[in-house]
Amino acid sequence: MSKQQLQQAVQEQPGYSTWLPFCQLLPKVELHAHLNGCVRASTIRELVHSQQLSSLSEADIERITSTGHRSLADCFVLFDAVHQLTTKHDTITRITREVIEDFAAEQTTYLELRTTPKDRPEHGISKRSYMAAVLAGIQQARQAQPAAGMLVKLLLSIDRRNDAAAAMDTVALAIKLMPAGVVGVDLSGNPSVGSWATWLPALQHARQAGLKVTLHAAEVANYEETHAMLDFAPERLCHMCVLDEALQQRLWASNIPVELCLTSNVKTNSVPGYVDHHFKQFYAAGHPVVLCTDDSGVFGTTLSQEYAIAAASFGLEQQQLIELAARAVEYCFCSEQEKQKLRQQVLDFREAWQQQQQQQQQNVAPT
Ligand SMILES: CNc1ncnc2c1ncn2[C@@H]1O[C@H](COP(=O)(O)O)[C@@H](O)[C@H]1O
Ligand SMILES: [Zn+2]
Repeated sequence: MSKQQLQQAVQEQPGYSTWLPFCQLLPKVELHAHLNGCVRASTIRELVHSQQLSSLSEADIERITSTGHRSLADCFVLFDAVHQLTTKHDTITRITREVIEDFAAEQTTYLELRTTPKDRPEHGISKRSYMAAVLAGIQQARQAQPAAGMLVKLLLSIDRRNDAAAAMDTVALAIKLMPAGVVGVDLSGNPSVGSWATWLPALQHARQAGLKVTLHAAEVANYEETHAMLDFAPERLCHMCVLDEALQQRLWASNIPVELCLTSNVKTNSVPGYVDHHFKQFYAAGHPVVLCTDDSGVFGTTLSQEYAIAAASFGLEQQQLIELAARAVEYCFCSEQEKQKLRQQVLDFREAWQQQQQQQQQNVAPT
């Protein structure tokens, strides 16, 4: 995080900075990170200069690398600009490795990275070769610390711009790549585009093949679609920002875990501010939630930062943050055996933390 970003975060949440060191040590799972939204600003600058993209002006570059507030519509223009830079297999491999390294550097024990396989014949890229490049990046990251100990799984995203055939093709690829670590599919992209009926057959096919499904839902008001998504009953949902009373009741009755991305929602103005975020309501109702980053590059955040902001905004204690991290493990799409290892990592942390608390109490207790 740059000094300017840090100052902004501290200003927005006065208690935030005191929480960050604890949150950086906490073993966390990241379940909602879009590959091309997580590209480092330094890498974007380097790619712009090395590719000499005349179509991108300095103002465009500034816009891409700035992490301030922007409308959701602007975000999708921005993603297309980032996609202009990630047009080589080597680059796709590189950004995958870097994103994994960045998460691993802040005690992320498990990363479910999602990306949209792309057919880009003008650049010699097919959906299959795109995914081969992503897998090469995962392989590279595994070979060195700090990422060597982190478990990485993949979700393939269906873009809402996709037609039924393209969605089905992505699912076919996801099925083929299950042995390589693909555990599910995601529906994402501009929430104002497309209609649910288009992707439903592909999502049903994914489910039949044993893939898990997570859906970007209610990022903007679309009650009819959100009801249809709840009818489908995916294993997880993302965002759920704009619900009416009926949807809220249905969601809570469903007990479907929701991936919540505080900074993403605040910076796209999907919610008015951190303290107003529906995390508070969901958490108070005991609904399963998991804190995630969404697009760490585009929104200038980290997973530790999201936990710290949640602590500062909603008055969570350290014990509650550990609990939040522990429960998140239960919503991962990996195997039970893999979850067992992740649970143990949180338990070990809790034990060390409890010992430290006891020592502190002994030190202040009168003799
Ligand atoms: C901010 N909220 C959001 N809402 C919906 N979709 C989003 C998103 N943030 C990212 N994406 C989806 O992820 C793609 C970039 O990563 P990949 O090219 O797949 O690696 C975007 O083009 C969009 O489809
Ligand atoms: Zn997302």
